[in-house]
Amino acid sequence: MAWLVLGQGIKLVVDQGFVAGDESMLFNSLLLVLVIAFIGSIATYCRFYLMVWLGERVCADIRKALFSHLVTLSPSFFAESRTGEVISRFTSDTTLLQSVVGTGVSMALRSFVMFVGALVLMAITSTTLTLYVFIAVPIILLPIKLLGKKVRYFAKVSQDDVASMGTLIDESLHEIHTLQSYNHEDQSVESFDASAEQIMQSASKRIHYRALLIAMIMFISLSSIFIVAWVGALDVISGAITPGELAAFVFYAVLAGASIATISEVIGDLQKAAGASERIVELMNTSSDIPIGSTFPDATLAPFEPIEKQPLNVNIKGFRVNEQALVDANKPILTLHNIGFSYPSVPEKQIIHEVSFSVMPGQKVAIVGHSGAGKSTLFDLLMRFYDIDYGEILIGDSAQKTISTYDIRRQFALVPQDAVIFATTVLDNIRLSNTTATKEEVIEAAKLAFAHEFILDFVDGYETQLGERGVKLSGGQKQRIAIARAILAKRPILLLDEATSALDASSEKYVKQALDSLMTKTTTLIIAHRLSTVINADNIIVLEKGKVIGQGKHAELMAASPVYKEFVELQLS
Ligand SMILES: Nc1ncnc2c1ncn2[C@@H]1O[C@H](COP(=O)(O)OP(=O)(O)OP(=O)(O)O)[C@@H](O)[C@H]1O
Repeated sequence: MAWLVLGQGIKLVVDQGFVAGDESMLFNSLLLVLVIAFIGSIATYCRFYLMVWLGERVCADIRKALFSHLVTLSPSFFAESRTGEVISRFTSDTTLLQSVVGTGVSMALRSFVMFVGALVLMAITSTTLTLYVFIAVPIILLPIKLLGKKVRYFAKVSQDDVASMGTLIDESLHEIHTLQSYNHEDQSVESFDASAEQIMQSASKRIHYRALLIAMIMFISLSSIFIVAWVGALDVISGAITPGELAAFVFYAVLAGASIATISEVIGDLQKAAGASERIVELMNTSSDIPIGSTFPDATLAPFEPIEKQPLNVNIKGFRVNEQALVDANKPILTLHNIGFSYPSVPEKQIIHEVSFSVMPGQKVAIVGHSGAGKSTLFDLLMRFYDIDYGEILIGDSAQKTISTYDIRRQFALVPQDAVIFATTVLDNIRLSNTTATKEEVIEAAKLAFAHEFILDFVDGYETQLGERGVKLSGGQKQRIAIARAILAKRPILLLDEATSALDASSEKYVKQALDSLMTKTTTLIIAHRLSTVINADNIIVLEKGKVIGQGKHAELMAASPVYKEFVELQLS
């Protein structure tokens, strides 16, 4: 509004100072114009600050919403989408929205007020001249309509290309070890260059259409202003309007023209942002194929206690179902009844066929079978990362499908084959499974996992930063951290995927001791690769192509199952 008032100042300067030759009036007008400019600048500061702040806020809120949605999605979503692409939604797409809200909308708002104000003041100054301007407006809007669509389309294409590049960077840098060991750097650089050029190509198309849009609008609006100024100059000569009025009118016409140009540019930006938000919304609307489940929809089922009330020392005989009842030591803690499963991405390939077995509280059950037999898949099914196609899984007496995923998962402590370490301190890595644990409890768990000694050897002890993916640890150390994590979780059922990677004899000894100390406390299901693990198991399940082809103790299976016998002989040899 201050800039609009400036037009009136100009009128005063021209008519009463300049044309009338009044010096003191000229000076007063200058003062007035300076004050208006000062007010306008302060207003600009406020507008800029508030709008850019708002842009950042919107961006932060979208990122927060997106992340909290993503962590609820099931593994099948991540199996099908590429992480780099998802990361690009966070970075480039939200940044685009941020700049549109922060800068674009702010400029559009200013331009809109200016445009309307300028039109009103133009009409007051000269109605006829304003009518001429009105004829020009639809001509300006035409290219916006025609070219805007193209801009939007190519904006989406180039954002997609940026996302693919994100995937490429993510994969290459995470797996840099493998790439370098096979001297694959040049090929990686080649694919990256191709990806960067692809972005450049789609961007140039977008830029071309946008540049064309801006140029056309500029040409049409400037030509209109010149024509109107010419008509106005004729009016001044004929005495219909004063020179000051013409000056103010041209000033307003330029303001209005510039505002329209800005608005059209922002519309281009908005179209680009629409592409980005479409992709964000798409991601937000992906729902997990595993319902998180409200806790205990069926009131007749004995509810598990809320986690705060869960006693830290879980009874090895089973887990608490509610305050009154511990699971009966004579009843299975886990029952798989005739289950079948195929991955949602490959529904035609059945991975698990009619598997049935049960696990008693405190038992140590080993699962053996060839690579690809479906052992890890069974673990995923127990924790309900996927839903089974048929059959039933019972946890205690409750059907797995009737329990919330939160409650299912807090019955299990998983030690995966490849221990996962996060880029944080040793303390936080262990505490991941039980965030309320004290440092003393963490140390106790680390001692039980035979990790305490090597942790103390680090300069910063438990506060040592482990680096991305635990690059600062050896294989055996990583495993012991993962075991300490599982001990600290104090969960009733331990799922253990025995590492196949060879550790040196002393590491192996430590890891084995750590595992033994963990297994005595809980019910354990272990995917076994070593004879020493299976020999003492209470029950051994032999899995072959997703089917249970034998179960029993070591001696029974040696006599009854050729596959098991082969496993044992391989171990012995
Ligand atoms: N996300 C997935 N989507 C589709 N198929 C999968 C997926 N994960 C595993 N599979 C397939 O399921 C089968 C069983 O895999 P699983 O990982 O359970 O085997 P495993 O017995 O644990 O093998 P290993 O001992 O080598 O780890 C394999 O044929 C594998 O190709």
